[in-house]
Amino acid sequence: MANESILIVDDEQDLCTILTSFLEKKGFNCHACHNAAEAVEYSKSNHIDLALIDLRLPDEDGITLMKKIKIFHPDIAILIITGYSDVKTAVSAIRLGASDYVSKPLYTDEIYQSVEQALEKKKQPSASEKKDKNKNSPSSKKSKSKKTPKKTNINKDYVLGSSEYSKTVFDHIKLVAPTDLSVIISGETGTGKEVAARLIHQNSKRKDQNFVAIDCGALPEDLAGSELFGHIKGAFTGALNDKMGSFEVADGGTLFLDEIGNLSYENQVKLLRAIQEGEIKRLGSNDNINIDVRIIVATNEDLSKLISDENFREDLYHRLNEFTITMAPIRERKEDIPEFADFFLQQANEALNKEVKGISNKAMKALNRYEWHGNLREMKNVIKRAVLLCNDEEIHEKHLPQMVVEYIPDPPEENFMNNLPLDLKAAAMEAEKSVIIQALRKVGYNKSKAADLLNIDRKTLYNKLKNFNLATD
Ligand SMILES: Nc1ncnc2c1ncn2[C@@H]1O[C@H](COP(=O)(O)OP(=O)(O)OP(=O)(O)O)[C@@H](O)[C@H]1O
Repeated sequence: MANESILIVDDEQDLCTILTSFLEKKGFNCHACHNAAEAVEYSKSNHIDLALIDLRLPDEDGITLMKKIKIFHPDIAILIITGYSDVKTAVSAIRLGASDYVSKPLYTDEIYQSVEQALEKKKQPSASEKKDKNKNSPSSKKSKSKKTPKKTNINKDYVLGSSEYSKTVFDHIKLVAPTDLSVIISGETGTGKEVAARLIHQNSKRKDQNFVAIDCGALPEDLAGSELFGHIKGAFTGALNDKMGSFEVADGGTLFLDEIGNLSYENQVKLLRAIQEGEIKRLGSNDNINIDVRIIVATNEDLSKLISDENFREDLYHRLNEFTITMAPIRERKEDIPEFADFFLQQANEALNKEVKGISNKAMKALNRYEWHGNLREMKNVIKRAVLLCNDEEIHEKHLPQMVVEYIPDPPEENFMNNLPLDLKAAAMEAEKSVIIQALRKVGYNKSKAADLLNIDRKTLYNKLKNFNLATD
């Protein structure tokens, strides 16, 4: 039976009551706060294993609160609660250290599963703990090659994607994997950069050694140096023991540095030295430690822009840029959607112990039309929720979020005014259409709310949507 402590932070009192009572029945100790200030006070003096935080709180946003709570509880698991139209922000919360997000309306089974998964992930020892343990165990003198590799069933973990684009990407992965070249993988969030990095490692001669993934975006700046290079006892206040850094843990294997653009200038210098000279120094020590690590980095920023703004060192960029892979957003490789959707459906069936057989044509059309700004991560979550809600043979539109079913592609923003037709009536219609689309997006495609916002009645909105060919039903 679970005994972990959960902090719930949401201004909706009813929701807190429901979640508290449900999670306490599952054996958790729960405490609810209704705003950020209360939550910070509570977290200063109470033990918390996991926090469920609403993205929108009356006094502060959920991400800022997450960062504050992490100061008192660095290892805490965080689940962000979001409205569907906030998914983009929720996805960036993951980059900043949240374990996952759950979107409203909330379903208790889904919450329970996400809570269990986040706590499970938190319990797994970090790579450095594993390596430290190996070091101290009686078998630590065994040569590295005798270490049991982590078993991964590649075909179960990923799909290739059937678009020409994806095929080329995987050809490039196969090409670069056996070499020792450093690789930059760029692409929007959720496009599969980490999956690609793991594939490179698994297909390299280093595959039996560690693959260590570090998210530079989630690392507080003052901890980043110690996380990467380790420290010796007394190096700084709080350094109570010697600690191995990721470079040492990854020795012989691959170090994956996600969100490399977030690394401080000082750590960029140390990283360059480590790559060029094959040695590092733990913080507080003068001893050089030889390391043999392959570096793969990922970024969703334009590194050349960071260089011209003097936020990223050009010499480091050139050292890293021995091979580049770009993961295109899903909306630019829509042929991949059915294959990924089916893969995530099977994954969700397995995780939720369900037997949903497929996705109806209409639902698949909606998946194809939607633009997936959170890319594969967002699609995986949408399909998992649809499987959870589905008691039919197939996923139908009713199982998908309204935002996905009723999605209308982005209106052209650039030079909108300049591109309006010179016929006044036609121009007015274009402008009206654009405002309607913006209103619908703002309220997550809820037509009643959009009509309110536009100051018209629901029926007028329906008629306008029909006239503009925007109606989906
Ligand atoms: N080829 C693939 N096959 C199956 N699942 C995939 C594939 N690529 C990505 N995914 C899934 O999509 C989600 C996002 O992938 P991943 O973490 O690799 O993206 P990312 O680009 O590194 O994201 P971020 O920039 O936010 O760190 C993960 O749950 C991953 O398992």
